[in-house]
Amino acid sequence: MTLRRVPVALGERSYDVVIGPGALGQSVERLREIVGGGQAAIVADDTVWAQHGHQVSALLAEAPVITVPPGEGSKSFASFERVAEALLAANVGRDGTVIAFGGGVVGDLAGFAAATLRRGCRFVQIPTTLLAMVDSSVGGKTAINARAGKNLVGAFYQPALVVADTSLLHSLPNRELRAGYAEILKYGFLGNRAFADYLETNGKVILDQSPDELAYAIEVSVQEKARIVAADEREKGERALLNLGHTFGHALEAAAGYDGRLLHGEGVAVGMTLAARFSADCGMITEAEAKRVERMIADSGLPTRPQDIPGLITSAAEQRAFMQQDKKVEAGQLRLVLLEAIGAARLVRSVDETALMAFLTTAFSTVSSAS
Ligand SMILES: NC(=O)c1ccc[n+]([C@@H]2O[C@H](COP(=O)([O-])OP(=O)(O)OC[C@H]3O[C@@H](n4cnc5c(N)ncnc54)[C@H](O)[C@@H]3O)[C@@H](O)[C@H]2O)c1
Ligand SMILES: O=C(O)C(=O)C[C@@H](O)[C@H](O)[C@H](O)COP(=O)(O)O
Ligand SMILES: [Zn+2]
Repeated sequence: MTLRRVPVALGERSYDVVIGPGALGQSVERLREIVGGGQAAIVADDTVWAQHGHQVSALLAEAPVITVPPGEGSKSFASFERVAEALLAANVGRDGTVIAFGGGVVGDLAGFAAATLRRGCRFVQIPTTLLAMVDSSVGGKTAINARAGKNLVGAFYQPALVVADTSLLHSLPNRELRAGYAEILKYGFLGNRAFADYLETNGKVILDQSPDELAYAIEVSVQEKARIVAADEREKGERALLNLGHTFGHALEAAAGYDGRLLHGEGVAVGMTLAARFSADCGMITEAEAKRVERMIADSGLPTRPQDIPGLITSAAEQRAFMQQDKKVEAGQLRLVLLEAIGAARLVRSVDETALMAFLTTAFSTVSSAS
């Protein structure tokens, strides 16, 4: 299968996202060109390195490897310190290259390390999860989590190349695949109704990793993201739409404690359902469209309700407090991405606080008692 290539047009910081089976092997020249004469180092999670590390070390034999434990817990100050110290110990200079090899956790962590190491060195993303291929490796958001919430310490820092080798996905657990699919659904819901229709028909074959449909879904997702990022790199406007479901989702992740009970994509799935239902409550979207969003998410095997999250104990008030940490808050005012229709999201600047609290109170009323 020929590789697909999506450019991210950002002037002198433009780069390509190369997609398809065998993309890694076919990117060796470009990789070596980026690394040049500088010192490269690979940041990977233990699981990914154990299963696929040989494929990267075959291309970059000289590069030391820094591994971190798998899971959201590695997007922490402690991991950041360990990775940054290891990169410095490996003599990665400003002309050096940090290569993230893993899912979104490793990409966000290694990207933040690359952004800050000697105030910025080169950075390459080799995503190994579906989520990282369609979303986190593209667009330059890098971050670690803080006690107050998700991604609260980070930087915008673009990679020089993204290599999405879909053959790496064969070992990805199904639950992780579905979590990535949630972000694919997001692109349909937020701005591409025809893509949402396509996903409604082809979701099952995509999740079965049928090569053509999978590569197409990744390509369209990356095209959607690249278009928005090129227009609004630093989220002054349109980029906020990529946050559909995330204000609710991040608050759920914070309440769940980043311990693996709720994956990011699952939080986004519940968050998008809540966003659609709240949009209907506000009269922005029809009940039928909101129900279709919920059905598409549920049909993909993703959770749609806070009650679907095992052992979650939280309240409307706690959720509202976590939502206030959202980076879209402006002058203390919460802004939410809501839906006018499938394929038409809008950033709502003046959220009706009474309606929101009533909505959260209903949505979370049985959370700690439901199974
Ligand atoms: N920067 C962004 O724009 C952006 C966008 C979306 C999500 N994110 C962030 O991404 C993170 C979630 O990323 P994720 O869903 O990739 O999770 P992840 O990085 O935790 O990876 C998921 C799990 O899959 C394993 N794994 C990875 N690749 C594998 C493979 N090929 N085979 C077998 N196992 C494999 C990992 O070891 C891990 O246990 C969250 O922290 C989220 O906030 C960032
Ligand atoms: O790239 C973006 O912009 C996104 O919002 C993509 C999201 O899927 C991603 O989870 C992102 O990390 C969330 O950003 P945040 O600014 O809400 O932390
Ligand atoms: Zn996300």
